[in-house]
Amino acid sequence: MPSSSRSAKDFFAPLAVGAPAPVREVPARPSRAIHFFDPSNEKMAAKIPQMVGTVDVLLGNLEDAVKADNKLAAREGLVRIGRDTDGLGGPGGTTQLWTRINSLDSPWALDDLTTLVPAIGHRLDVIMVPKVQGAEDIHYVDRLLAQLEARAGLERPILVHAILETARGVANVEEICGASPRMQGLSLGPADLAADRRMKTTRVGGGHPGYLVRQDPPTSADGAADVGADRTTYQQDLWHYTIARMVDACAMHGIYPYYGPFGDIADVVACEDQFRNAFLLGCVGTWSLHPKQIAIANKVFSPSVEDIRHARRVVAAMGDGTGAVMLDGKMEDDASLKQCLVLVDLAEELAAIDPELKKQYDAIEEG
Ligand SMILES: CC(C)(COP(=O)(O)OP(=O)(O)OC[C@H]1O[C@@H](n2cnc3c(N)ncnc32)[C@H](O)[C@@H]1OP(=O)(O)O)[C@@H](O)C(=O)NCCC(=O)NCCSC(=O)C[C@](C)(O)C(=O)O
Ligand SMILES: [Mg+2]
Repeated sequence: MPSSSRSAKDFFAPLAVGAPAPVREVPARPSRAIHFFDPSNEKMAAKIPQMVGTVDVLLGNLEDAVKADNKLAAREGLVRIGRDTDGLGGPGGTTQLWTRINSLDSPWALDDLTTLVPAIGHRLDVIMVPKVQGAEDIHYVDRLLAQLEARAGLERPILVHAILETARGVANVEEICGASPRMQGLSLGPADLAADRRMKTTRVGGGHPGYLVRQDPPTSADGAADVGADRTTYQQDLWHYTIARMVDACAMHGIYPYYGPFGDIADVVACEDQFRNAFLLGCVGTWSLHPKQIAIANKVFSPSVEDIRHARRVVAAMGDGTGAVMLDGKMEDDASLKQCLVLVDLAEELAAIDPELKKQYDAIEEG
């Protein structure tokens, strides 16, 4: 039962006469990297046509990181890119086209939607809404999009993705995910969320050396603890709780969780670690802020050849999928098979759009 004020029978009804029918299931399109660009930045915008086919999603960002003076230029730049770039967005696009509109309380959000939907709505796959606080924000966008889609004669609904970047948004995460059949997924907004929660960090995503646990102190023969001794510390993940909540809320509603931005562009190693934590916990992708983060995201969010080799062996060994077998000294059963099928299915989806990956998965020997 969707956590919405609409009854179950109305949940999938279009919200405006003439609007396209809402989707019953969110398509599982690969979206390992959602690559952000500022459409008002001419150097960045010039690179977009050649990036089509090299990244799963290109996202024209209109919100934070675009100067207030450039908001109009960014919106117009995105319209031009959406109109003129071959292979970008829409059902036949090789790379999806997303946008992040300005926040709903800003002076720009309404014009973002009323401009983009008629101009490039047929190309826009997903609209990311920042700073979503609760289901009411999704309901507002949902109805407005239906009206604009009806007027533009669009044949397919534009999906909506919410960024969790306020404490209220996190507290309402389940109702946000279930607020509309348009909901495609969630991303973490670690910088705004940290500020809203009054966390004491100053970074965009990633860990903090002060957030740690320390090994117990050694004790002397008389049992006294030597708290001054050298002890190993282990840095902890500040984002574990939020990502885990997002993953559960998304899985419950059949939509997709994503990590978000990693602002230390130079630290490609920690970036990969943070992305991998999210992948292992259940996220399907992340953001890329700089071209060099695309390769990191594509690598991390594609199952490794070793994982697929193992997963296929378990599937083969399990025969009809029931019971328990021993493989390499480990017990495999109905539930470990299900985990392996998650990986095998993901590999198939990715191989369908990534020829290099397909080659690697095809080369895996049986047995
Ligand atoms: C980090 C920056 C300033 C470094 O920009 P740079 O120019 O210093 O980097 P560079 O290494 O010198 O750039 C090399 C080349 O790549 C180009 N380039 C560089 N970046 C891109 C790009 N993204 N897409 C396409 N091209 C790009 C750049 O123009 C340059 O071209 P050139 O060789 O012709 O001179 C720059 O990469 C950038 O502005 N990235 C996007 C930042 C962004 O979108 N931030 C908002 C998302 S994070 C967020 O909002 C938080 C959140 C969720 O809301 C919350 O946690 O609360
Ligand atoms: Mg933000």
